[in-house]
Amino acid sequence: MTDLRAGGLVETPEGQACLDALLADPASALVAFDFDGTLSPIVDDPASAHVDPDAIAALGRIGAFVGTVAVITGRPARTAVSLGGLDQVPGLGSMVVLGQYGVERWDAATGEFAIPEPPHEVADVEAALPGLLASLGLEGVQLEHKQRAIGIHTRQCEDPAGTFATLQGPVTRLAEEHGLTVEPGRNVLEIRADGFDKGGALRALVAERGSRAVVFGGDDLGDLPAFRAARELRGEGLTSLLVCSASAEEDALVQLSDVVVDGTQGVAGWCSGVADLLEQARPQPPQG
Ligand SMILES: O=P(O)(O)OC[C@H]1O[C@H](O[C@H]2O[C@H](CO)[C@@H](O)[C@H](O)[C@H]2O)[C@H](O)[C@@H](O)[C@@H]1O
Repeated sequence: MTDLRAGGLVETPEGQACLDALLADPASALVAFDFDGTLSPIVDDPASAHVDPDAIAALGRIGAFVGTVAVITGRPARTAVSLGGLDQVPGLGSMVVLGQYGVERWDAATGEFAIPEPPHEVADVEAALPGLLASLGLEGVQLEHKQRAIGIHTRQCEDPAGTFATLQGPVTRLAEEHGLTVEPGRNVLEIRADGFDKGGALRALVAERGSRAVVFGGDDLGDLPAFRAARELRGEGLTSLLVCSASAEEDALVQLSDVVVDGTQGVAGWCSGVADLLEQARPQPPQG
C-alpha cells in the first residue's frame, strides 16, 4: 500500500475535488473532526485529555472562512467544550459540537447546550458493573461516567488488550440485558443506547447547513459511520474529503481515507496547510 503519510493534503481525486470545492466556495463547506485521537492526543486518563493547541488554532483559522466547523465526538458535549476550551478559540465563534455520537449539541454562537435526559438503563448498568468487574478479577479498569453512557477503559491495565478481550463478551451481555449497545474503541468499551452514530450526526448537520463540500477527520472505530456517510454523499452530488489520524492502535479508517496523517500533530499540520491555502486565496484589502 502507498504510504500516504508522505503525501500532501490529499491523495485521491475525490478528496482533491472536495478541497477544490472548499477553496472555491468556503461558505458552503463543512469541516468536522472527532475529538480524542484526532484533535486531542491520547492520554492514559480520559479526564486529563487536552486539545492539541496547534490543531485547534489551525482549525480556528479554517473557521474564519468556512460555513461550518464542527466537532463530532463520543464525549459529552460539555466535556468536549471544556477539555478543548472550544469557547475560547479565535475563529470558532460559530462552531457546533455534537456530543455522545450526536445526541447532545453545543452551539458556540449562542453558548447553549441541548442535552436530552439520559436513558434510565445506563444507571442500572452502572450499578451492576462493579460486581461484574470483581467477578472477573480484573484490576486497573477505569470507569468513565458520561450520564447517558459509561466508558470502561483498559488503557491503564497491565495488559490493556488482554483485559479488553476478557471484558468484551461479559460487557456486551450486560449491555444487551438492559437493551443497550456496546461501542468499542481504543482500549475502551462504551455502553450506550443504540440508534445514534456519527454518520447520522454528520448527515443531519450537512442537511441543516446546506453544505456542499464535507471534510471529516477521525481516528477510531466510532468514526467509521461518519466516514461511510461522507463517502455516500459523493453519490448525492456533494464532495467529501476524509482525513485519517493514524495510530498503531487502529487502522480501520485507512482504506476509507483521502489522506492519512500522523496523529493529532499530523491533523494540526493538515489543518494549517488548508488554512494557508484559504488565506492565500482571500482577496487582498484595497491598497492605499
Ligand atoms: O469520539 P471521540 O472524540 O474519539 O471519543 C471516543 C472516546 O474517546 C475517549 O477515549 C479515548 O481517549 C482517552 C483520552 O485520550 C484514552 O484514555 C482512551 O483510551 C481512548 O479510548 C473518551 O474517554 C471516551 O469517552 C470517548 O467515547
